[in-house]
Amino acid sequence: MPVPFQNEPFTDFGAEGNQTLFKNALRMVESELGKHYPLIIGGKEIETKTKAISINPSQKDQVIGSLSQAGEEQAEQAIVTAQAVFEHWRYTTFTERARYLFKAATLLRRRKHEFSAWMVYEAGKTWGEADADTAEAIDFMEFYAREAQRLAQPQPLVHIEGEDNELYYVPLGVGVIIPPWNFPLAIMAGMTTAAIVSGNTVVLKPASTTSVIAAKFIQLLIEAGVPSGVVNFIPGAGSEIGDYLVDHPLTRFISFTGSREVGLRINERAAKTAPGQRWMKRVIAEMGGKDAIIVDEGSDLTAAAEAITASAFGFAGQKCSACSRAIIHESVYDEVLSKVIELTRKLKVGSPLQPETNVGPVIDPHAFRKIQDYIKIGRTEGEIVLGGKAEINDGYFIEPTIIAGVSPTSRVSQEEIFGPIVAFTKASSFQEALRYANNTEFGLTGAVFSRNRTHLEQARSLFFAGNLYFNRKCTGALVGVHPFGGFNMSGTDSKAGGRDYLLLFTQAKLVSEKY
Ligand SMILES: NC(=O)c1ccc[n+]([C@@H]2O[C@H](COP(=O)([O-])OP(=O)(O)OC[C@H]3O[C@@H](n4cnc5c(N)ncnc54)[C@H](O)[C@@H]3O)[C@@H](O)[C@H]2O)c1
Ligand SMILES: N[C@@H](CCC=O)C(=O)O
Repeated sequence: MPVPFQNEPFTDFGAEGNQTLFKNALRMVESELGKHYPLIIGGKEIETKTKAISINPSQKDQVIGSLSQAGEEQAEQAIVTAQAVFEHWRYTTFTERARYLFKAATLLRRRKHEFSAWMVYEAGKTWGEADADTAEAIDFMEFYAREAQRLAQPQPLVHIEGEDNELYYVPLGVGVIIPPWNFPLAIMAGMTTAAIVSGNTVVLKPASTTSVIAAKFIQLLIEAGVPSGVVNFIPGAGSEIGDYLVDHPLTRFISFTGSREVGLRINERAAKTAPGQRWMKRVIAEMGGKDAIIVDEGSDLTAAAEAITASAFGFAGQKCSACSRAIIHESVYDEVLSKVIELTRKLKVGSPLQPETNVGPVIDPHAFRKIQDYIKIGRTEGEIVLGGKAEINDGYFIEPTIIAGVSPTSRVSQEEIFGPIVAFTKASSFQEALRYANNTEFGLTGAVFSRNRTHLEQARSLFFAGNLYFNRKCTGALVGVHPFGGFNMSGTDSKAGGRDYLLLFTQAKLVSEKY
């Protein structure tokens, strides 16, 4: 029996030894840059004519790797293969499948810095952000393996005389896994391994900008002994093969994490029944956020300012959980704003190869332009009191930007920007602050800084967010501790890293025998 689940500790990079180990990992990864990665379908490496390269967002002339790209032909092959392999994988036990995850988690722990180093290069993560991403990937596998063991146990049922009743969880079928680039290891690995430990087989289409990390993870699963065809790896553009995978009659479920726009498209298409399709497709869709931190009068303003700064600018604001709105009681607005400006000024923007960097690049030119456009909009909707400069030099760097005096209905308060920008809004009362916080179509994370018990209780029931935090930042959910997912246009609230998650990849079967 495994020991009870515990979160993987984060690396203390203040310790000399850890700095050296991480620098060695960065050097090792640098020596591996530029390699080529094939598709993997049914355990076979497959090359296609179309190749795409993945680049380093902080040094855009540096190629991380090239990948063969799947078209519809390979998407078809992957789904048919996954369906064939499902016919025996579905009858393996939860306990057996859990062992693959325990093994993979152990292998990943041994190569922790190497995987984090790949994220520094390919996703532009700082050392700390990359380390947390790898730790979360380990956590997901350790946690879901234990959850699988729990689901393997007899489920409690009411006993009636003369009958033997049992309820089992059985898998669904072929799943299409579509992860985002911003947690390129943790979310991708969590979505994939939750599906397979539940007895499904999958087709994994990684996010294009971070496909090399996904390819490395697939190699790790192979090393862990996951049988051929259980995970089929098909890098490719979502716009090219996404619809094909979603629409396919053999697709039983789609597990998606990404933007609202793509999530809604998938949900709509999955609702249509294709000829020959024998089930209603299940869609698990985790989408965007427009997350707010409320600061009440009388709260710890220094802690609030630290939390706003960390939540807004960690990983350059490229988190669905990022604080993009700071809603501050008018009596403490000026003080909180000046504290956040002061803290943000100290943030070092630059290459994440350097350990002292706090804010790295944004992911690609598309994101760069989009964020730049929002800075322009922000200039008309409020006052840019810090930052605002966006420059493409070696990479796609944008200064942490604070826009003050923003109306809660303005575009920068309503639309997900997904970059290092936070909008400050003044509220005349705590109730007004709560109304502003709830006034978007999203409902992912949120935080409240208050010492007022009545206000905290009000927020507990009225603040409409899947992950609500009091007197702490609104990013950094831990597996098992803070199951993660949001309301409304933030998605289906799947609660990744929670006890309900694996149920989404199973269906319950009741067998009743009369004696
Ligand atoms: N709620 C959460 O848990 C969570 C976690 C991380 C990121 N996100 C959200 O993800 C977004 C950022 O990630 P992104 O830029 O990768 O999102 P995205 O929607 O652009 O892409 C997500 C994935 O969908 C694929 N895709 C694109 N078009 C497709 C189509 N037509 N059919 C099928 N797949 C398609 C992409 O290739 C990628 O793999 C943000 O909105 C962020 O808030 C949410
Ligand atoms: N789970 C992460 C966010 C994932 C989305 O980007 C957090 O809690 O900060």
